[in-house]
Amino acid sequence: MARTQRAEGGGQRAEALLEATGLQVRAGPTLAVRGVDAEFRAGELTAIIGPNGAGKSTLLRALLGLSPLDGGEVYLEGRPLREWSRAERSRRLAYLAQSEGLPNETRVRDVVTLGRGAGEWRWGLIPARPWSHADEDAVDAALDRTDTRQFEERRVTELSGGERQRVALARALAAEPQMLLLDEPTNHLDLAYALELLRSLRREVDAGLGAVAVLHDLNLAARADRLLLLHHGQVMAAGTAGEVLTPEHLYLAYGVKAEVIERGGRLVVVPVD
Ligand SMILES: Nc1ncnc2c1ncn2[C@@H]1O[C@H](COP(=O)(O)OP(=O)(O)OP(=O)(O)O)[C@@H](O)[C@H]1O
Repeated sequence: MARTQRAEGGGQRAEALLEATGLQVRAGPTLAVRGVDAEFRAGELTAIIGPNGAGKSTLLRALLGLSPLDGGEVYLEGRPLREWSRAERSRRLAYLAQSEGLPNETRVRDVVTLGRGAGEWRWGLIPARPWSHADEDAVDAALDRTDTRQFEERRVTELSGGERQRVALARALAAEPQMLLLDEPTNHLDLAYALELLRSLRREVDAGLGAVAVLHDLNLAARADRLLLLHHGQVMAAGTAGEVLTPEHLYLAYGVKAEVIERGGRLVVVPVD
């Protein structure tokens, strides 16, 4: 059953594409996500931040429908996620997992091709549905948008860590999802690659994609449109960088004294401990 649309009466922000209400999720014996309410929209980049063990990855997996819920609900386009078929879900939501495993001996172009029709492939590269020009175009566009076409003929083993991450992003984008959920996508990337990844994401978000990224680097997270600060499985703060990245929140969540300064129109977190 569809949920009643709430943003009536001139609300400027678009309706949430993905929404969690009262979400509770176990990870092993631990209640890792405790009563989380959150909304994620098309055309917005949301950063999920918080200390180690705060529940960020558990929340992300629950938003993708990959973990059973202990309570609450996740809605996709206003309808409970559990009512969507796996194929319908994977056409709308793409996931870039932590240390994304790519098939090592596979050509980059073929890896990106795998992003088309996730869950609809049989016997490796034989799609379970007819392959179309639209599929080919989506692969080309994903290679171009991530600047990976230059090595489309190379195998994954012949790429650096940063290049692999771009290929993983291309594979996710090839699915033409409405929302992309990324778990620590800048892990293991040097500063230049990390910024490049954020810039690629920004371009996609400006073109209408919704993106939710778990980020540890608060100065990268400050570039997001909205931030969600988790602590002990609960939302400690949610909103813009200015609303979330305050010395008080950082001290309460991380136990670190920090100054938050503005540089070039962006907030920068500087630990002063
Ligand atoms: N498979 C598991 N079995 C038992 N406990 C788990 C399991 N996975 C996670 N947990 C616990 O659940 C809590 C949340 O873990 P989660 O990985 O979601 O946190 P996180 O914020 O993503 O952490 P990090 O920043 O360290 O990646 C932690 O206390 C963790 O120890």
